Amino acid sequence: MRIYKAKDYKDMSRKAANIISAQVTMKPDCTLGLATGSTPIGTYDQLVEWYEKGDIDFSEVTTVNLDEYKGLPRENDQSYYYFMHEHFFDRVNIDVSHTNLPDGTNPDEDAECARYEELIHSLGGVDLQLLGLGHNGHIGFNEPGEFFEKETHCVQLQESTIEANKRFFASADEVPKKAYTMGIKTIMQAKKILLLVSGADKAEIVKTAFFGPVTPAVPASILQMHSDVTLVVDEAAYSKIAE
Ligand SMILES: N[C@@H]1[C@@H](O)[C@H](O)[C@@H](COP(=O)(O)O)O[C@@H]1O
Repeated sequence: MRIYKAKDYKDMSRKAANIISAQVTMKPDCTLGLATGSTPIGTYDQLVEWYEKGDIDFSEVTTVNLDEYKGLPRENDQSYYYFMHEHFFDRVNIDVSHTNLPDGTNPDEDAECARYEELIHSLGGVDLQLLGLGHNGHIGFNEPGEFFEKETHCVQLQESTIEANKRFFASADEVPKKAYTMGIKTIMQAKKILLLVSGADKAEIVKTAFFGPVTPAVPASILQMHSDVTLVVDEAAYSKIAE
């Protein structure tokens, strides 16, 4: 695991955008695995800024997102579909027909998971997967458990995740209780992984996940086994490592 320490959120975002930009420059028709959450917003903003300056071209890029809430229609402003359009797709020259997310409105869980997994394989896999980190060590919506869930599946969200995400909804009751997410194997099959972590509230989980044992109780810990992971972490999130 390569670890880049960033000064703060802005610095982390710029470093991450640089890595994505290098990927797109080296392979213009690459497949990017994308993530939502507050962590990658600054990275998307930076990429948009460079796009507006003419420094990066997304016209040949394909994207697959990690996850989506089950039951939220695309036009709901908390759906990840809406998030991706708002923060990235509608601001750059990406071909929207080349952007993909699990379909949260498909009530048939087995069919939706099979469709999404198949789609990722048909694209020849993910060249660079962007990831954030949940406070309990989740990646995508792979929650802590007794084993690593392998492929795209439908999850029951944990209380702590609902709690963390309720700030985006009117109340915790409105946060969907289920989500579709790529599985650990799907994520681990990405050729490269770029993981971003920011903030003192993530310091403990950074230590546990990347400097502790590999266990499904901390899903992100599996990333220690991937051969090409870059962790970009700001000082606040790295503060427990020095202890
Ligand atoms: N499904 C998403 C994850 O993909 C994200 O990485 C995580 C952290 O979010 P944040 O970046 O807002 O801390 O939470 C959500 O539950």
